[in-house]
Amino acid sequence: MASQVAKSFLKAHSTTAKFDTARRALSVGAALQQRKTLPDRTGKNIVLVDGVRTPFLVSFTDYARMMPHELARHALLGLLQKTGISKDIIDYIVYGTVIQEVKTSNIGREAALAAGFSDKTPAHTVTMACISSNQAITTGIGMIAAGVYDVIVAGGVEFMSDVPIRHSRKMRSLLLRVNRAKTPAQRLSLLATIRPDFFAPELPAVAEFSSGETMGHSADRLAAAFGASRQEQDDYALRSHRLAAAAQEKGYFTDLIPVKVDGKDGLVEKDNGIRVSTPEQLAKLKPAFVKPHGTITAANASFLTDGASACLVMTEAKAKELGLKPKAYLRDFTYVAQDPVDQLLLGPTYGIPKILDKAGLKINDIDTWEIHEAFAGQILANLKAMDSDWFAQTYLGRQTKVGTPDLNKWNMWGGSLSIGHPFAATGVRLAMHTANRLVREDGQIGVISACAAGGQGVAMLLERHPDATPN
Ligand SMILES: CC(=O)SCCNC(=O)CCNC(=O)[C@H](O)C(C)(C)COP(=O)(O)OP(=O)(O)OC[C@H]1O[C@@H](n2cnc3c(N)ncnc32)[C@H](O)[C@@H]1OP(=O)(O)O
Repeated sequence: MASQVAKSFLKAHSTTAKFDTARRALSVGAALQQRKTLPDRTGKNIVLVDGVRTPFLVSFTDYARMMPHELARHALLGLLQKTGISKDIIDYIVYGTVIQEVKTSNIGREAALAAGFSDKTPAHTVTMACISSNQAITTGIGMIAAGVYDVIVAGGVEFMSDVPIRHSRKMRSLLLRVNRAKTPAQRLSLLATIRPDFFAPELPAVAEFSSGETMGHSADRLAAAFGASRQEQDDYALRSHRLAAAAQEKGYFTDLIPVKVDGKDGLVEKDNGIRVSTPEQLAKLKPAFVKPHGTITAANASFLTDGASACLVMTEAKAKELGLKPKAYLRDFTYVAQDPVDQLLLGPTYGIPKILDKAGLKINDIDTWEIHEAFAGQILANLKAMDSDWFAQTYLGRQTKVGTPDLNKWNMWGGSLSIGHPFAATGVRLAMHTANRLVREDGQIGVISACAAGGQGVAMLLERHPDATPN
């Protein structure tokens, strides 16, 4: 089907419109836009008070010897320190993780206990691949909307420096049977059946279970299907790194909290994956997944990352009562799901029109876009799909295309390609960059969207709060 998509798409777009042309045209429209405010759907005016994240580090660097719940603990403590609230005010903690450390399967609870929260504060862990902390936030919204709780902490952690590696199925089966054996003789005879191939470990892959395909391989097929060239992907990746480097330099990443790592001097204070290369250096890199002709490389893919995040969500009334100045209203959200084989990473194309239509908004009404960059090719495929009448009619049930967002408002502080992508922590990073950008860029409405393994995706609408500050 991928090749059918590719053929049909390329037929419908024999001359692919250059993004710059669309960008220029749309920014004129954007300048004319009227400010809109969004209705409260819950009756609670749920607000994002503030949020934090540990610096996102390339795996196997400074966090490598930690455990994931320790990193999550730093995020929880950093949130308390930043917001100045007492632990006792928090009713419930929802925390995301994707690749679970088996010893801390409910990592939200372990991180909360390690951070010194009361043992009376319940916590649970959610998993929805790369949108796990979006899911943590929206689970919290649901609890508040249902009137069960007033104050929620949501976040996520991912730790790719240490992932569970399993024995082979044969070895696991044997060891479990040895464990159940009743006599030493039974144990010995079972152990005598071990063969060399039992020792081959099962390494986890960043891959779809249903198709067996890695995310990178699937993204490469998607980029090819939408005609996203290697040059376009490298240009987009370079843009991401340049914008992130500029934002880092200007001190815009005020969601960062410093982390003290045992055995290391000083504090970890900055993301360490931002790397502005030259186009020539990027062009030299070999394909990382589809070899030898693929277009995805180490530089135009998000890299394996360690990091944790946490944010504070509550009713506006509670924030006022506590004297807090929220950053944004969490106005709405939607989840989408599609074919995990050929449309694995197209979540934004499905989620963005759905949430805009629901709110009666047009693409030009949006002041900030924070869209998860799994791969440059995936971003370009989504932009091309949104700019295609053919795709809209064939797959989205719409008469006309979604349109091209103004790229001058798109991931202006970089994205997952440059800042990093600790899977379950990214959603809160997107939310905080949205909230903080809305203030710095004097905007009103921000859209977050992300794709996720399983062919799923999320879109969220945030609105700047009148009390918001960017720090
Ligand atoms: C919904 C979702 O989010 S799906 C996405 C889920 N995430 C993923 O699937 C993760 C995808 N990424 C990966 O698996 C890995 O990062 C890979 C396979 C792409 C690359 O891994 P590695 O090969 O270990 O990367 P590594 O850091 O060694 O880089 C390889 C080379 O590229 C170079 N490189 C990497 N980034 C850059 C850059 N920005 N500029 C220039 N060169 C670069 C490195 O220096 C290295 O060069 P060398 O071989 O001469 O030393």
